Amino acid sequence: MVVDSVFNKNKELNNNNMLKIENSQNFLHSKKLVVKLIERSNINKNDIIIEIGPGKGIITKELSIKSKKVYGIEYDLHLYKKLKHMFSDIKNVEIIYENFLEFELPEKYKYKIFSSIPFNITAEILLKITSCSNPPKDTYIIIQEEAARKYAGNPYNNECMRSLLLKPYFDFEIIYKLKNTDFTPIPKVNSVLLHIKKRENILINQNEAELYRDFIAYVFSSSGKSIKERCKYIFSHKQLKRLSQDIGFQTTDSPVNLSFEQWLRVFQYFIVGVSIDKQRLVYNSYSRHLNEQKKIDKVHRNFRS
Ligand SMILES: C[S@@+](CC[C@H](N)C(=O)[O-])C[C@H]1O[C@@H](n2cnc3c(N)ncnc32)[C@H](O)[C@@H]1O
Repeated sequence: MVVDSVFNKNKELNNNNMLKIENSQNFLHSKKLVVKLIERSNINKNDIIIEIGPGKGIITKELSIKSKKVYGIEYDLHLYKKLKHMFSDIKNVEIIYENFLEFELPEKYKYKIFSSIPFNITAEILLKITSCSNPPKDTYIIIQEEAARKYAGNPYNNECMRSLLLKPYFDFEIIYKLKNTDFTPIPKVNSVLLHIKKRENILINQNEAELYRDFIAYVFSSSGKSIKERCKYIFSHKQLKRLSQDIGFQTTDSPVNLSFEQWLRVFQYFIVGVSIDKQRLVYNSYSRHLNEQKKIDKVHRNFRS
């Protein structure tokens, strides 16, 4: 059986990850709240849902009533066995024992995600969901409020490189603020339900997507506090002054002070108003940023071990 071979393959990994998984288990305990949260979503009887970490099945059960099919991906062996038993008679629920980070997301059909995710792998989950070839139409995830604000950027927080890189493709909205007592055990951090909606019309032309990524990465990883300092090699003083007047910012602002819409307009000018030689300065900035990030992560890992 496919599930059994996956089961054996992951057994060893599961032991290694057991500690981390245990740390990431805060369970919802009110059916009423789960019903309310699903009602805030656009999930309906035509939808195929993937739930990351069904845990004790409280969300899974309600999703099975509200949707066509639910795939629950659970990586805790003990919980997986209980869930298998619990949903054995419910035809539209399939419980899969796998690390969600290794799970193959559907490529051919539309689906949605609804989940109270393990907080310790928030960044990895969001990277997977937003960078796969067929992202979910709608993602509803309960995550730490601080992380949700960072991803959603303006109007919840200042924009950051991450929010600006995602916003041409996704729209973010915090739709519910949970109470810490909604979970057992009670977490120390606040949680919210974040809706990540895949945009029907992407706001960047496909042939400009790479340049946009490099442009944003260049601005955010250049040295200096202000836009004026960070952009001095790609825009002339006159260009930047004009842009700031037209788009409504100060050249002394930090890059995080501009909204996504403002950065999009700056980028549109960068494409048409800046010479190719200057545009070349931003090339590969995103991959350089990722390499830097890897080095930092490695240092942190070595430091912790
Ligand atoms: C925050 S709990 C949520 C449980 C349940 N959905 C609820 O709301 O009560 C996170 C769940 O994700 C599971 N989990 C942790 N890491 C996972 C991974 N890499 N892949 C799939 N499930 C994982 C945990 O075992 C746990 O059941």
